[in-house]
Amino acid sequence: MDKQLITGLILAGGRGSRMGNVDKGLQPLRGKPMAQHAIERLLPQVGSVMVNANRNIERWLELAAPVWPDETPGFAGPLAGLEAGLIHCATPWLLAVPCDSPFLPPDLAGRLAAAVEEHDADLAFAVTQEPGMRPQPHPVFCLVKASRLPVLSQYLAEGGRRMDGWYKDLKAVEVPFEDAGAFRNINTIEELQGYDDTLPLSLAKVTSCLSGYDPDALPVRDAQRIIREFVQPVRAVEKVALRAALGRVLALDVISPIDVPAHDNSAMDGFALRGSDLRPDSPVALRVIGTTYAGNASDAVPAAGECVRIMTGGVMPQGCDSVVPQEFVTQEGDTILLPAGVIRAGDNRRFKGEDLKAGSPALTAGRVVRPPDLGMLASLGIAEVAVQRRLRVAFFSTGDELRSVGEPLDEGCVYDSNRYTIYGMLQRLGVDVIDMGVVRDDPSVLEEALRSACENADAIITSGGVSVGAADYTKQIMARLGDVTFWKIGMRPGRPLAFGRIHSNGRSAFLFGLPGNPVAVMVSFYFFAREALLQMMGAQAPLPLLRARSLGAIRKKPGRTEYQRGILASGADGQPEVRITGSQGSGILRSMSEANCMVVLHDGQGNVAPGDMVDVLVFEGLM
Ligand SMILES: Nc1nc2c(c(=O)[nH]1)N[C@H]1C(S)=C(S)[C@@H](COP(=O)(O)OP(=O)(O)OC[C@H]3O[C@@H](n4cnc5c(N)ncnc54)[C@H](O)[C@@H]3O)O[C@H]1N2
Ligand code: MOO
Ligand SMILES: [Mg+2]
Repeated sequence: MDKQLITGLILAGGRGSRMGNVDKGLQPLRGKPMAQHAIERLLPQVGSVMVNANRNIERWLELAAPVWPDETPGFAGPLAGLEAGLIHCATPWLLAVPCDSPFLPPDLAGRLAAAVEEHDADLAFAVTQEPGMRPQPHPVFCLVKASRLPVLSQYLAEGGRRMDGWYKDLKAVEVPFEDAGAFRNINTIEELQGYDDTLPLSLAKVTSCLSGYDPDALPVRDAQRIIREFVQPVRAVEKVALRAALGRVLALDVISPIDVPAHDNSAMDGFALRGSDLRPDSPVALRVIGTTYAGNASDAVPAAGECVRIMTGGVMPQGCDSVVPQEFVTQEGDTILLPAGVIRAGDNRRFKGEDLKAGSPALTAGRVVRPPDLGMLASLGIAEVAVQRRLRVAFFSTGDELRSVGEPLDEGCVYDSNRYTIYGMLQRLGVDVIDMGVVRDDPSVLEEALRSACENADAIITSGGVSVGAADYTKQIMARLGDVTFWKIGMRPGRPLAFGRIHSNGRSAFLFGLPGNPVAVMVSFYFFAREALLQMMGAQAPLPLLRARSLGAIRKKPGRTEYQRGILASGADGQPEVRITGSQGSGILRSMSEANCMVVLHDGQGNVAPGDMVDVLVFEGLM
């Protein structure tokens, strides 16, 4: 049969309920929508390919055209899709395949067509048989005579829905295929990810490399390591004007186009001279033959016994290698007198290219641009800089007890403070924030919020609901939407943490479900989310810890990391000294406000005695 007689049909009209009600065929697999794989396998086998879809028509049109929704209403299953295809089929034959079969056989059309011709049939479909198993029919992979549409419409109108139920009065043939794997279909996000070898690792893979991994007693450094290995940078670059680059992450190395400075020049206001004229133990008299200002090279070329008056930054005259500051000499008429020993040959000269040589990297990719970098880029004459696009981070608080600022505080409720601390911490990182407000403890509202966050942001930060409370639906919903794990970390505060990546409608986002307690949320942000967000931004900015002497005793249990809020100051001997702010409860936000640092007491560490040295994370510059 000539393939031009066959129209291919991708059946993509389902609800995707086992994938969380997403448009299944649009979910990414190996870097493209899953259905694209089926389309690419089908296209060489048929004259053209069309799609049956009931949602996201615009996105489907990017993959194939035309796109036809069901005619029979109410998501009536693949048969309704087949009907829509037959209604619009302009060729005598239609070959249907499901959108979630990325491995379909390359000779599917050929073999089904040969069978209908051989048996003069109305329809042919594939069957496979694995050793020791019963034959497995695949009626969704079927070649149908387009003129048999009325039979199908009749069956649907009578309420029939079985894929293999409508053709009992037609001539149908089964066509055996050897490779059962080619008919695999993908039903869940986990299956999808399992097939995706281009995907960054799954959490299970990452954690399997960790010896003694226990999600219920995870050391801080292991959690940090898992996050580091799992998170991927967002690769998108934009060019911005120099000033707008402040705080942004450089996407490319900046190579100096010029030598800085561009000429040998003077570091002093004084007189440029030839070092060979200097005498170690007697004064020297030199005749001044000209003047050089900065930015204004003189063409005076001093001979032996001569010099040139020069300003700071002035280009060194030819033959001169030293500058004597003007305050060291006495001048009479056009002659200066230089006492013995005030300078040595080579003094006070700046070399061409001593700051930067042309062709050498001035700044490297991944650097967060700071004020001196702006200046340096300007010194190279660079007006535009390639930076990573801003990271988009969506955040919301969960909990029915939360009221937003401006609302009355009902009995038993608290004001939502986490959204404000999270907002502040995100702003300081220079990301674009999407504040999604307070989300109620209601599964469908939570799911909707997570999906919307996922579709609009690179990362999501939530607070609350990650411990074990009865109304904490957050964990179930998060787990359903992707690859998310729930940890109890060996730390205080900030013990519970959800981490992973969720998916919705072909988009994905990294998720940090931070604990609800107001201090815990900040500690988990700084020690887990911050580095990951920077990594996503393509930046390197590890947290520097300082050593300080503890003024008082601190009680500490070995076996977990503790973060105590502290006040760092200079001791009587000028050395840094830290004392703990009062109460350290993880609900006491005041302890964070009062503090200017956090004392980090590591896993193995026990009680701290007065005078012991401890690690400290300084807030200044961080917050
Ligand atoms: N039986 C157990 N109970 C708790 C455990 C545990 O392991 N077993 N862990 C405790 C720890 S540690 C923390 S931290 C909290 C974390 O709880 P959730 O993440 O589930 O958070 P919630 O229950 O929603 O809230 C806890 C607490 O924080 C207040 N909160 C929440 N969100 C906000 C906000 N946006 N602004 C201000 N305050 C907020 C909330 O009202 C609660 O008081 O669980 C412990 N329990
Ligand atoms: O995370 Mo919780 O008590 O450690 O605040
Ligand atoms: Mg809770």
